[in-house]
Amino acid sequence: MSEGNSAASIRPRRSVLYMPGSNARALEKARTLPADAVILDLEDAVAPDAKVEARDRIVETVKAGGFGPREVVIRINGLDTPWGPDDLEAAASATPDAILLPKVQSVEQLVTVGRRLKALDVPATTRVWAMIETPLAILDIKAIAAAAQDPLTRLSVFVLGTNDLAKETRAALVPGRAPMVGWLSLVVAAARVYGVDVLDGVWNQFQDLDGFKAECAQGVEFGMDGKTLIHPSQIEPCNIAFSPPEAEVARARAIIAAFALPENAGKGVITLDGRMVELLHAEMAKRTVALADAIAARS
Ligand SMILES: CC(C)(COP(=O)(O)OP(=O)(O)OC[C@H]1O[C@@H](n2cnc3c(N)ncnc32)[C@H](O)[C@@H]1OP(=O)(O)O)[C@@H](O)C(=O)NCCC(=O)NCCSC(=O)C[C@H](O)C(=O)O
Ligand SMILES: [Mg+2]
Repeated sequence: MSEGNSAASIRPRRSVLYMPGSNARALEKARTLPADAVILDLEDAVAPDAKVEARDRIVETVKAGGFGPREVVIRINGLDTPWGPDDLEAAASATPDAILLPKVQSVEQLVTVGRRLKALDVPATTRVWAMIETPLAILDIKAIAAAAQDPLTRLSVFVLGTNDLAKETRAALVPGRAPMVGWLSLVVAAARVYGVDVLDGVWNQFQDLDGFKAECAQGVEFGMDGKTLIHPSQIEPCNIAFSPPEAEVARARAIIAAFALPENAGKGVITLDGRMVELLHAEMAKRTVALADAIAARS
């Protein structure tokens, strides 16, 4: 298992903001915005002519540090593009928290990157995140998720690329995402088996905050860990949506306390406020409390 899921090592990844590597003004904000993580992008947000300059700017930005508790991730171009191999080398030299690989659809791609990072002697603290955004990735998601068991791959997070999924499948991107529901929940299921975190795709209509909030709520219902974002105005509502509500945290603390009572020692099921509570609920409660504590520790 990778570190993605356990209550002991929980890391909030509620809000994860893309910033185009070609936009110096946006990159400047990476150290101050209240996002849990930032993705400095070399792929889709950067025009071909601007890729090399953006790469240099991103490496310089990451090496300069000063991001506080934010995770810093570099999204490179695919290794099958003219920029990918140099992007990987440059990103590795900056030792970000993670390198995000676009259009991952085979275990082989992850192993190739893992070998390269090993050859470059990149510390194990630099993880690999994988974009899941092609039909083939959806069909092979179990095998791809299982690659997290091989430490060579460093795989720890899936990022859904719903724009590319829409492009590749011709499914419509509509409010409620009915055409994609099966794919999204399949990715969550595979990720959970192998301890990989899952981040939802972006909401393109960034001026429609009500629509955005509805999609955040849907991501929470799917069991996702957070959502990828394209605009700073999306950060606060996203943080709220993916933080456990106060009442849920209070209930979780009550469940943990109830199981700790001497009269409940050794019991697998108890009654709390008229409701059945089993040990599995206590486990869920521990995760909720750990996430709430980790969020509180950030602020
Ligand atoms: C969508 C945008 C092009 C809108 O830009 P703009 O019109 O300039 O926005 P604003 O005028 O409202 O900006 C206000 C201030 O906020 C800063 N800003 C804007 N966006 C960001 C950002 N992402 N990170 C940091 N700061 C940002 C502006 O600089 C303004 O600052 P100031 O000058 O001080 O007022 C733009 O938001 C944007 O480019 N967003 C990111 C787009 C992106 O990265 N796309 C690629 C990732 S999504 C993807 O690839 C999905 C996936 O692969 C899939 O397949 O689905
Ligand atoms: Mg994409």
